[in-house]
Amino acid sequence: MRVLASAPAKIILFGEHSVVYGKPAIAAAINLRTYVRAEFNDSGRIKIEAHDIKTPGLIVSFSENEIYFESDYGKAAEVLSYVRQAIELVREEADVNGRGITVSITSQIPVGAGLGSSAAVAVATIGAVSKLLGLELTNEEIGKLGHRVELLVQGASSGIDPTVSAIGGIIHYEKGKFEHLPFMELPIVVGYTGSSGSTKELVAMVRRTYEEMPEIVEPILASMGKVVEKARETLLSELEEGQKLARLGRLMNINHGLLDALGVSTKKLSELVYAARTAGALGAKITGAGGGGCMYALAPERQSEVATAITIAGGTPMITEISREGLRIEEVLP
Ligand SMILES: Nc1ncnc2c1ncn2[C@@H]1O[C@H](COP(=O)(O)OP(=O)(O)O)[C@@H](O)[C@H]1O
Ligand SMILES: C[C@@](O)(CCOP(=O)(O)O)CC(=O)O
Ligand SMILES: [Mg+2]
Repeated sequence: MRVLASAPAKIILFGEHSVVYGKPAIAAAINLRTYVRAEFNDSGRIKIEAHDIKTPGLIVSFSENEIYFESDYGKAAEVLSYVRQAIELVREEADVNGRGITVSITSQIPVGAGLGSSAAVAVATIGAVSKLLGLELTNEEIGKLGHRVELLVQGASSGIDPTVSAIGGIIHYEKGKFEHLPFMELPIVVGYTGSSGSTKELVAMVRRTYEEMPEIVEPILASMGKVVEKARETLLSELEEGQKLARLGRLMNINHGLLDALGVSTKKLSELVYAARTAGALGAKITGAGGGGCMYALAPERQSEVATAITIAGGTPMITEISREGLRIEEVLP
């Protein structure tokens, strides 16, 4: 039997980092996907083929406590830890051991770019392997297992990324609970700096600043939470579309400033943010952990101008759409 599953990337519209401290946040799934194929093999081992990780042709196998490198690349085991933890959690749930499984991954999502590649790879792996092992899990349950994977690998995770990747659409999320917000096509442009940031390290960096200066950092996080509540109110309001987007844009700019205050922006990210605003975007901010990676801009009727401005500023623009669908089982072959 062979199963192919896919899960989407996401944008954090508002509230990254503060969401780790229990404040609310809003995220949307987007139409870039990670595909995971799972099938049984006769070797009795778990074999992971990660085609997009920067160590080309890397194949790592492990069974029980042993890891087999079929090509020997330095950080391979660490890089594959989301996939490995995802497989192990499902095997625990299914209470099966012994049968070899091969997992093969291809992805459209840039890695370490704030678009939730870690959550998408965890969710798609859990989706494919659980189906292979005959477990009937809902997408919501798979999102919760994806959260456990992020917690195991990163040490800290709010769970918003695996949740939105599993269920799709636009969600408001707070302390493990989510609410779907009405679906709307947002005129967004994503700008990729070309460099990456590690979520684990950036979340730890914010934690250190918080512990050192709680009296300064706590009000910043609280303000971010208020920005999110204002954005939710705006999305749910009866305001006319143009006014709604203008308000959201202003809130994005405030949110970006607060993220900059936390120290997670970079020169390049801020250059792309200002280039987008100058080209007519209503708002622009980081998405995800920062330290490199991506920003996004809200640019009704100005998407191509903003994309050009991002290119001139040295970034790579991506005009993406919100994805209604989360985790998807693409095919099951006998
Ligand atoms: N296609 C993939 N195959 C295997 N692992 C992946 C893949 N995409 C992402 N990952 C894992 O996710 C990590 C990046 O996660 P993270 O630092 O949270 O950044 P982001 O989620 O913003 O991309 C990678 O280092 C790798 O461990
Ligand atoms: C910084 C954070 O809020 C989002 C991280 O997103 P990403 O891994 O950079 O795509 C962390 C979290 O919510 O767990
Ligand atoms: Mg991540």
